[in-house]
Amino acid sequence: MATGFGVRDSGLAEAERGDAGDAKSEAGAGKSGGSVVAFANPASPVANAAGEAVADYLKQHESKSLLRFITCGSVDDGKSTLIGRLLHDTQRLFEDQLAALDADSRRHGTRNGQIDFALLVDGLAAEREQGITIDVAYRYFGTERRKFIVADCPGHEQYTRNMATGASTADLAVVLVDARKGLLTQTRRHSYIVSLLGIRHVLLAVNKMDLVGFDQAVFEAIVEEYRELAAKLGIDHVQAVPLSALEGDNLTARSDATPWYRGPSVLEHLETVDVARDRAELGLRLPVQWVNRPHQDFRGFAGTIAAGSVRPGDEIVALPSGRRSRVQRIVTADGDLAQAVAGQAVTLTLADELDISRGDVIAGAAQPAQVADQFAAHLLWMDANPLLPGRSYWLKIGTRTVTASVTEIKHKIDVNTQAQLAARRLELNEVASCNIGLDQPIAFEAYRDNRELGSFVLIDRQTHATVAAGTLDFALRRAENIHWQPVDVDNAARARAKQQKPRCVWFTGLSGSGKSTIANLVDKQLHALGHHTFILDGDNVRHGLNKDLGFTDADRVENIRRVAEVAKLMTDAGLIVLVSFISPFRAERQLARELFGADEFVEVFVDTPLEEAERRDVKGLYAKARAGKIPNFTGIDSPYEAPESPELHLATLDDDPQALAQRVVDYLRG
Ligand SMILES: Nc1ncnc2c1ncn2[C@@H]1O[C@H](COP(=O)(O)OS(=O)(=O)O)[C@@H](OP(=O)(O)O)[C@H]1O
Ligand SMILES: Nc1ncnc2c1ncn2[C@@H]1O[C@H](COP(=O)(O)OP(=O)(O)O)[C@@H](O)[C@H]1O
Repeated sequence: MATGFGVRDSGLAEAERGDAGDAKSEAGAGKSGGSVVAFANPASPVANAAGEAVADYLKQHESKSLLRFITCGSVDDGKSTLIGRLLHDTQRLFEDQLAALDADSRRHGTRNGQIDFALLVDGLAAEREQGITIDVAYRYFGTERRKFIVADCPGHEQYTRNMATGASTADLAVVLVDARKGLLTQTRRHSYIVSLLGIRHVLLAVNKMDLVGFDQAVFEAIVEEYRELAAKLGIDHVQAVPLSALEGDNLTARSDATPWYRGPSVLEHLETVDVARDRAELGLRLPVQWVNRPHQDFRGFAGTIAAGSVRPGDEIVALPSGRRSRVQRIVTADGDLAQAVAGQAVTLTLADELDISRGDVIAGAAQPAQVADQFAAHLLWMDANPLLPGRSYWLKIGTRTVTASVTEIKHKIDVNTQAQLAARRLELNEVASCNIGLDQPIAFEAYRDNRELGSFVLIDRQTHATVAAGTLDFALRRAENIHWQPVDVDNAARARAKQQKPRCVWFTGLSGSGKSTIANLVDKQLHALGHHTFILDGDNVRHGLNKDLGFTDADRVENIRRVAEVAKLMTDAGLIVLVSFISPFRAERQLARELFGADEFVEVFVDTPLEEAERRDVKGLYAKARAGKIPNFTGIDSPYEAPESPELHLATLDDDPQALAQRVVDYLRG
């Protein structure tokens, strides 16, 4: 399970996270296509051969450490040339690709018949044109000392999301700067995202030094400015290298052109930099991927150790339940282990029968992870539809999926300047500091301490698209301090006293569709029959409880959230509540539904075509909206998402209000 910030839409990350020596899974990812490129276009027949070759290659190099890094910068900065040359100079290019490259270079006549390394990388552009989605291209190469996976992310502003995807598993970022231009807005943006994603090592490649005469002063001025930026962003380790990627100066070996420079070449630094995080110090963290129960006598909890280490006999605590036990065995396909450490996939058996399921975390009892359901977090929004606070999404963290909503956008962050800006919603590629609330507690770790247990994605519940990636900053303590107050007269007792089944009858439809008219008739009939009812009408509630809300999408989400909560209180009091709000979004109607018991919520779609509602125009609002005097009017310039499977579908063109109301009453009393 991939757990990095936003990595889940990349096929590679799924396979390659954490298991540095697992040649098979890396190669498998190379073959799987999607956004993964291992030397060759994955859609071509060459790709399979490439995948197998990568497998062979990685197998040979299994014992070496793996460095994952990301390159930030644009083609103009020389990024493509840098990567192309690294691949070439480390001689991990495939012969056929090299031959094709040679032919391409001749055909394009670039670089005086020499190989144009940028073509290696720019080949991806063609793949994009063929409709193959490549957000991030992963390439593999290796030297005698190390093997590498480089995530190459497009540099343009709209690609923030892709960069986050590539950076999620990287330990180091190569930030390219053109020596003639110095730090640009883009450099600041990339560095900010790098820091947001917890990358602590930057190789600042000051490229095109040949064009400034390998001038030491130019290099040093840029380095000084960058160090200031890095310090502000909390990037601890910066190694600056004066470079000419085109000519190869200081790329794989130190160059005579910069006698004043005593540091390593780019490749030397990549080969030797120590990026190990002190994961073992954290204590054991094993997010349970599945419970292995082949027969009565064996019950094992399988997953990849995210942090720390474990030995038989260790005391553990299952989270979020807090139940304790001891490790009995560490089972693997190759036999039992005396110890397992972060990155290893294992199955633990325990001394006691604990009720642990997928999504739980087994932690060392001495240093357990925290458990909470309210967080301060950073979010990177990755969807074309904006984030609306209050809307409920699925939040996937480690192996657990829960329901979550952003309770507050504290501020959004300008990724170019890091300025904090007020915001009520978040658009594609925007980053914000938020508060998030979950429907149940989870085990977690702050992202700066543990990327696996501190990063999550948000998933749209209707479309199932990944809409955001996030990092947990810290827990908000609210959950621990607010408890449910027990009451002696329970809901069932109240319902019995009123001799009715409490319900929430939810009328939804366009303005002027007939919600109020029908709800009113239903109310009258039920009342006459001795029922205890109450009407919550949009127009009315907006005069009081919701008078601070307008008609933007975000305000409508909050409007419905509040009225759903009020309706819930009323059914708890034993009433039949008739809610009559446009409630244009499926997501919020679903949220409302989930507050109630299975047959307590009755969705009534008051179905009137827009033309008819507009013809009726009871309040003259459609005419005003058409005249541009009411912005965000439902059906005109604000969407209405019709229910897909309401309990009742009332077509107002087919029947009169009285007959439709009767159908509702019959349903409720049936
Ligand atoms: N921009 C815009 N769009 C839609 N409706 C508007 C707007 N501005 C004012 N009104 C009036 O507000 C009533 C809808 O409020 P609701 O609270 O039901 O709307 S929503 O559920 O939050 O979408 C709605 O009442 P009904 O006609 O009873 O539906 C309108 O009278
Ligand atoms: N079959 C029908 N059902 C409901 N209302 C109807 C029907 N036919 C005509 N109408 C008229 O349509 C209008 C609906 O307005 P209203 O109930 O205020 O709608 P909403 O509350 O959805 O904005 C009323 O004037 C009502 O008399």
